This record gives sequence, structure tokens and C-alpha cells, in this order.
Amino acid sequence: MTTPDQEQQQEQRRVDTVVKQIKARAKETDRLVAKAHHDTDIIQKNYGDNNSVNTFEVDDRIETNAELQQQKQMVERAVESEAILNRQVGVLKDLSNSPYFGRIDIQDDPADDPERLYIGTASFVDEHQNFLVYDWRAPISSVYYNGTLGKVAYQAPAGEQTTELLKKRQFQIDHGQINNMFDTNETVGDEILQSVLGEQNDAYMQNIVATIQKEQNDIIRDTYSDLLVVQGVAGSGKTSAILQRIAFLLYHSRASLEADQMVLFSPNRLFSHYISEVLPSLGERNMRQVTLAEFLSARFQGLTVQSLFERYESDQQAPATSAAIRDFQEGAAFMAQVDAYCHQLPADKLRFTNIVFNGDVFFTRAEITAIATSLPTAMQPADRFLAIKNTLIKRLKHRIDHEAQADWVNEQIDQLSDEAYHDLLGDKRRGAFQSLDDEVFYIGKQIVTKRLRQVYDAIYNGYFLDTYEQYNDFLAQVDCPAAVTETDWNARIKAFRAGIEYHRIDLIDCAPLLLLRDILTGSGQNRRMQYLFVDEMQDYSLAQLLYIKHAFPLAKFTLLGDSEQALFKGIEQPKQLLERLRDAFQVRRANLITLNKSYRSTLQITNFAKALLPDGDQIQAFTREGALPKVMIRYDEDSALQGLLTEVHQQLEHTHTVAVLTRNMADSKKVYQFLKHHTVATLMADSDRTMPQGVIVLPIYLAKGLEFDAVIAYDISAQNYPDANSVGLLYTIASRAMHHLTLLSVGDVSPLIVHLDPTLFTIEHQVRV
Ligand SMILES: Nc1ncnc2c1ncn2[C@@H]1O[C@H](COP(=O)(O)OP(=O)(O)OP(=O)(O)O)[C@@H](O)[C@H]1O
Repeated sequence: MTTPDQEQQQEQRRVDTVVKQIKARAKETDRLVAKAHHDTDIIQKNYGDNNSVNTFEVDDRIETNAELQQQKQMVERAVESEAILNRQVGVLKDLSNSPYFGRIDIQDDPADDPERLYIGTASFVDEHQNFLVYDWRAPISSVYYNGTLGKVAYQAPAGEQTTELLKKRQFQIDHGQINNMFDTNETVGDEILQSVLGEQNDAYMQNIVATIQKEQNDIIRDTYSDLLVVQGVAGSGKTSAILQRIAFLLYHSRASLEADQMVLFSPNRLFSHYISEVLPSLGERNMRQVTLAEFLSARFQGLTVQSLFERYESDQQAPATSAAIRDFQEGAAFMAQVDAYCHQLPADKLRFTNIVFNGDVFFTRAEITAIATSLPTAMQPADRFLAIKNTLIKRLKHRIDHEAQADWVNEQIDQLSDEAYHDLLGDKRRGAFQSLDDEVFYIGKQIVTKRLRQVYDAIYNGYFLDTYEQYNDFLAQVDCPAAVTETDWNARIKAFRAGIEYHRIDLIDCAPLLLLRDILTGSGQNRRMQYLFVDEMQDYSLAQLLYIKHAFPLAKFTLLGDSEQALFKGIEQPKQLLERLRDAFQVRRANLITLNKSYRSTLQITNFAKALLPDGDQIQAFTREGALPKVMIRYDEDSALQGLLTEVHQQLEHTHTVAVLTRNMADSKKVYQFLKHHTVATLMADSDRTMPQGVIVLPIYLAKGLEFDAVIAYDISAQNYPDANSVGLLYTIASRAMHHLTLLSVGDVSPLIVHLDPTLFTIEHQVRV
């Protein structure tokens, strides 16, 4: 019988041998990188030399072009193989520091000898093809995350397999030394998780590969669902799970999936930065990332799109749109009305515009309408639009042919330099035409085509349909529910028109307008994207989600959120939300996974945060001890700001970052104006992509998805958080804190806190004199 010490020594000896082999491989790979780099240099230099050869002689040029193409591909291939080798170097470096974090002993059949498998961030195979380390994403590795000891099943390419799990061991290895080692019967035992959570820093999100929990593993390894919805409480690892899931999918479908075929809709730019290191730390490339505002702005070139934050800020003064209108216009039924409208729209009701060139009408609106009305009425809108485009392009070509013989063109041809003439010939050869006239005609067409490029582009891009007018027509005939009065609706239409006049569009109109445009013009769909992830989905309207679904029709969707953290609307029950989504998305394979355990915060902070919620009981805190949250009460703004400063200084003594979170930007500015005179502080803005250390001040919506060592909520007064509508806000603020939470009130504290069990926090009153 070996003692634990002897066990650890044995394990350390194995680590030593494995690390030695990894280092040897790393050295070899370094050599290959140097060689590859040298090769790339030579090819690149060659390419550069050839690229600058005199290509004036036409015959030479054609050959050179083909050769250059070939060389360009060689350069690309060389750069790619160098990049692959470089990634391998990175992976080996990480492995040599910590080759694995888990071990499982399994026995497929009682007659067999047990097998001992070690699991790490990547596979490592020795020269005899022995797996010294298994990638955490390999099918067998799921046993480590999923199974308790005994009979266990796992998914392999050939179908479900079973085995007997005899032992599960966890390691913490750093610089090749085992610091911690535990045998556990649980999924992934608490000891290691405790120590991982205790040491976190907040500049970048960390990968959780060594401590993935069972439910998180279900999210990560789901390859079945077309729609996977994750409802997870604050800090339950939703974002962590998506990133691990992306890494898993890249491994699982490596033959058919590229990182850029996955897109993550993230809540803000700071968040994009915060999570940017996770995938590289797992040896993978990052997926694409976009915020909703960026996505919409890219689709509305020339218009300023209202962001969710702008709307939230302006709502604080006076909501521009009634709740009834929002419910209606942001729901699935409204999108269905858009769809129905587009599909039954007769050709003569399409809002065409003239195509204008150099101030003159090139194709009239009437001509375009006539083309449209001559088409079969049963045509689908997109087919109809394409047919119109094709007819217009045919007519444009006809006019080009005609114009090619005009005097001005002939004059221009006469004045062409030799080089310009060759350029216009393109890949045609001089003298290859039947006659000189043919050649001149060809050159003439090239000149006119170039000149009329703008008209071609207008046709190609469908600019001859005024989608804003069309949407306006749509709004005017909408079937409103009883809750929306005619006067309100007319005011809404007016607001839309006024916005367009000033090149602005409200968020509420974006999704329906884009859907209308896409259906009528058959554009806007991206069929390359295979997976789409939406984090903080509770901040999206159903109309927006449906539009995103329309825009990425072949993508599988993973939607993650926490209905309790709704900042911009009331809290919705997850079941309700799921039903709405399932109906609206009309997918065959939908799956809901719920995460109820919160890992981010100390027990005391989680208990406080969950008490704010009407149904917070379901939230389980992870037992990591810390101080009770502190409520500070001051009776005027000056003393509140002084109190804030003292608190900031105290927190800075033991943490790197103190986040002062406010309800809105106006409060953040006020706090910042004060703090900046007394300490180094940074005010964060919507456009910021990186977060400094020290004291940062930001409104809660910019802190979505982030976490901080210490959080100070500024002004949690009754005035700021008067009723149940503010629960989501307050809960989101409280749940950003990992270790320390302070809540400062100017005047009476919000009733949401007053009603809490007083043992959940401490109070520090200002002494009134
Ligand atoms: N299995 C795990 N092992 C170690 N750390 C974990 C695990 N799961 C979550 N965490 C940690 O808990 C914190 C919260 O995780 P994450 O940000 O992914 O949660 P979330 O559900 O997206 O939170 P929120 O909705 O509040 O933004 C992070 O610091 C993360 O590293």
C-alpha cells in the first residue's frame, strides 16, 4: 500500500518524464519554425522580386501574372504552415508548464487491465504513438467531467460507449511541479475549484478547463441541438461555458469548421476584450465577435443607429415609446406581419426610385415599376427583385454597347497612352480580335463600363428600392393590437420618418426594417456561419433574435442569459422565454440547460444578491467565505462622495481594481468628476475596448458580463431604485463583485434592500449631528 506522499512522488516522476519529452519536442518544433521562417522569407523575397519586374511588354505580362498567382499561393501556404508551427510551439510551452490536470483509471472489461489516462489542454503523443496526455475534448475525456466512479457512458464517434471508472484524480501542476493532488468521486471536486476561484484576477477571463462542472460540460459538448438555450444565474459560468464550447466544437468538427464560421454577439466592447485570451490559452483561434450595435450599424450604412445604451439613457428622462408599443413592435407577431406584408406586396406597390447618374435620371422609377409589373405575380419577392436587377443590367449593357460608339468615346480612345490601352485590354491580346473595329469597340465598351460603374453598382446593390419609404408604407398598414392607440401609432410612424430625415434610426425599427429589406431584395443572409452565440440574450428583443436568425439561416444557435439580469425590461420567467423562443425559432431540436450554482462571488455576496430576487432561492452559492456586503448611508451628496473616496482607498489596499458602478452615465460622470481630483480614476465609455487597473467608474450596462475584485455601487437610494422594476439592475450590480461589495446610498436606501434580512449585510450610518 503506497502512502499519499509516495503516490505524489510517483506522479511527480511521471510528470518529470512527460515534461522532458514535451520539452524535447518543443525544441524540435522551434527548429522547424526557424526553418519554416527561413523558407517563407525566401519565397516572399522571390515573390517581391518578380512582382516588380517590368511588366510592360504584354506577352510577358500574361505569363508573369500566372506565375505570380502561383507564387502568391506559395507565400500563403508558407505563411500558414509557419503559423501552424508557431501555434504548436505555444501549445507545447503551455504543456511543459502544466502537462495535465486530471487522471482517470478506466476498465472497459473486467478481463482487461485497467487503463490510466491523463487529461490536459492538448494531446501529447510520444514517438511510439502512446497518448501521454489526452486532449480534454477527446470523447473519453468527458468521463472525467461527467462521471462519478462506477459504470459510466460517453459519446464516441462510433456511438455510446461504456466503461468502468475506477479512479479520478485532479492535479494542480505549475512549472512542472505538482502543487496539489486529490482523488475525488465527484464530477470535479471542490478543493481544486476553491483554490482556482480564490486566486482569480479580473483583467482577463481565465479558461476553466480543469474544473468544468457537469452541467457546464453538457453545454460544452452539445452537438445535437439547433437551438441551445442556457438560463444561468449570475456568475454560473455561462460565458466560460460558451468559450469552452467554441474550443470544443473547433476540435470536434475540425475538418469542416473554421473559427471564423462562429460568431459571438457580446454585450459590449469591454467584454470582447475581457474574454479575448480564453481561446488562445486553449490553443485555438478566436471566433468573430460583434456587439448588436456594431452588427446593426454595419447594415445601416449612412444612418446612425441608436444603441441599447442610448435608449436606456434617454428613457431615464422620458421613454420615447410606450411599453405597449415596445411589446408589440419588438415581438414575434410584428416580424410575422413584416414577412406577410413582403410576401403579398404587389409589384406596383414597391417603392422604386429613379437611378440617377451625374444628376440625370438614368432609369426612371416608372421604367423599373413597369419591369416589376410585367413579371409573373406568383414570383417570390427575392426572385422578382433578382429578375428586375437582371433586366436592368441587360438594359444597361445595351446602353453601354450603344454609347461605346459615341464621339466622346472615340476621342478618348485616340488619346489613350499605350499603357492605358493595354490596361483596358485586360487579358485580351492585341490583334486577337476579328477586326480592328471589333478591338476599338471592345475598348470603347470598357471605357463606358468604367464610367457607368456607379449605375451598375446601384443596380447590383438594389439601391433603386427605397426601403425606408417601403417600411413607412408597411407601418401605415400595420394591424395594431388593442393596447396600442391610433394616436400613439401615428406618433411612432412620425418619429420614424423624422429620424430618417436626420439619418437616424431607432433601435425599435432596426430588426423589422432589415427583415423587410432582406425579404424584398433577397439579400443580407450569411450562409457560411455555422454557429452563433448570443451572450446576455435577455437584453435582446425577440424581434432582434429573429432577425439574427434570419440573417444566419444555417447557423446553430446557442443563446445564453439570465432573465434576472434584465436591465432594459422587466424580469421574465425562463420557461416563458423558452416557450416564446421555441415557437418563434421553429427548430426541431431545442434544448434548455439551467445553471443554478454561482461561482463568481463569495458566499456572502451571493447570498445578498440572491435575496434581492423574488425567486432567488434557486440560486446556490459556492462556499467561498468573505466579508459581508456593506451598506453605507450618507445624507447628502458631498458626504457620500467623501465616503466613496475613503472606501475606494480602503479597497485599493487589497485589490487591483475597484469598480464604482452607477445606474447611468450621468451618475458615473458625477462620481468621476469628484474622484479624479483625489485619486487616479478612469471613466469608461461605450467605445472603450480595454480596461485599466485601479479605480474605474462605469454605468452598470457597460459592466455586463464583467467581474471585479471589489465593487462599490454608488447611490443605491430609494430614489434610484424605487421598486421592483429596478431589481434586475441592482442584482446585476451586486453580482459583479467577486470578493468585496459596498453599497453606498445618498439618503434613504432602496426599499429593495431595506426589506432584506439584516444579517445579510452590515450597515455604516453617517452620524447626524
Ligand atoms: N467550472 C468553473 N471552474 C472555475 N471557475 C469557474 C467555473 N465556472 C465559472 N467560473 C468562474 O466564475 C466566474 C463567472 O463566470 P462567467 O462570467 O462565465 O459567468 P456568467 O454566468 O457568464 O456570469 P454573468 O451572467 O453574471 O455575467 C468567472 O470568474 C469564471 O472563471
